[in-house]
Amino acid sequence: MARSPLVLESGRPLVVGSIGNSENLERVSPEEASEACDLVEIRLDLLDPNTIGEKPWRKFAELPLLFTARCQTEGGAAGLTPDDRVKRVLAALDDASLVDIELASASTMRPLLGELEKRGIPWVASFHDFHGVPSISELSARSKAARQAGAAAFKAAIELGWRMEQLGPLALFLQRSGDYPVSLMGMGPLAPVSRVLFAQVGSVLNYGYLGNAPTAPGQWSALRLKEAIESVQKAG
Ligand SMILES: O=C1C[C@@](O)(C(=O)O)C[C@@H](O)[C@@H]1O
Repeated sequence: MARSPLVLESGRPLVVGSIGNSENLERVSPEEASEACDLVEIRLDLLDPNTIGEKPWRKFAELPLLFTARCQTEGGAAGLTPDDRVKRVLAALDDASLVDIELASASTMRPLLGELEKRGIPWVASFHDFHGVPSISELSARSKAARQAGAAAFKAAIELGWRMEQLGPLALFLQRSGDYPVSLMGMGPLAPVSRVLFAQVGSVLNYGYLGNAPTAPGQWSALRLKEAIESVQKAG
């Protein structure tokens, strides 16, 4: 399968349709995915391992594919060793336009990063906080570390709870991130509103789900998120 090219550009919001189980991977049609999103995320950690060898994502050949084998401490499936996660990603690399690796796993995953570099596949360095909101200086430091590690973008998903006062500073952080692509999203009750706001001020990868299973608390369906982002863009 030829890989679809993917351009990550600061201020150009793309909608990611995330698939978080084998049933949805089977059920979602390529047409449905193309209508709902700009690229598809396959959560390799959440798939039935017996289906991975069949590469069932190949039906989405028209769209760029992002592969993620998330570690448990950042919201991934339980019981996968780093080796298991690397094996799952390697099984998908021929089809990958982008790979997600937690910034915190970058040193353990050095050989995988080398393989990505050899094949010219970009990666996004991710960070998830399910318990609170990191300070802006902490986020800036992580974004800088992602860039230094060679990631094409930095992505942070943060449990906002009802901390409405955090929306402004986080939006400003994004707006000031300059030419390095940054992706930011809230989780929890403020997830929907944060995702539209952050896309509006430049978040590059904006996640919603395909099928019927959100892959993060408060996530919109990809189609609704895409429509909402388009509506605010039209409103200027
Ligand atoms: O890291 C992310 C972002 C996410 O956690 C979200 O908040 O939408 C969903 C995950 O599937 C993805 O890998």
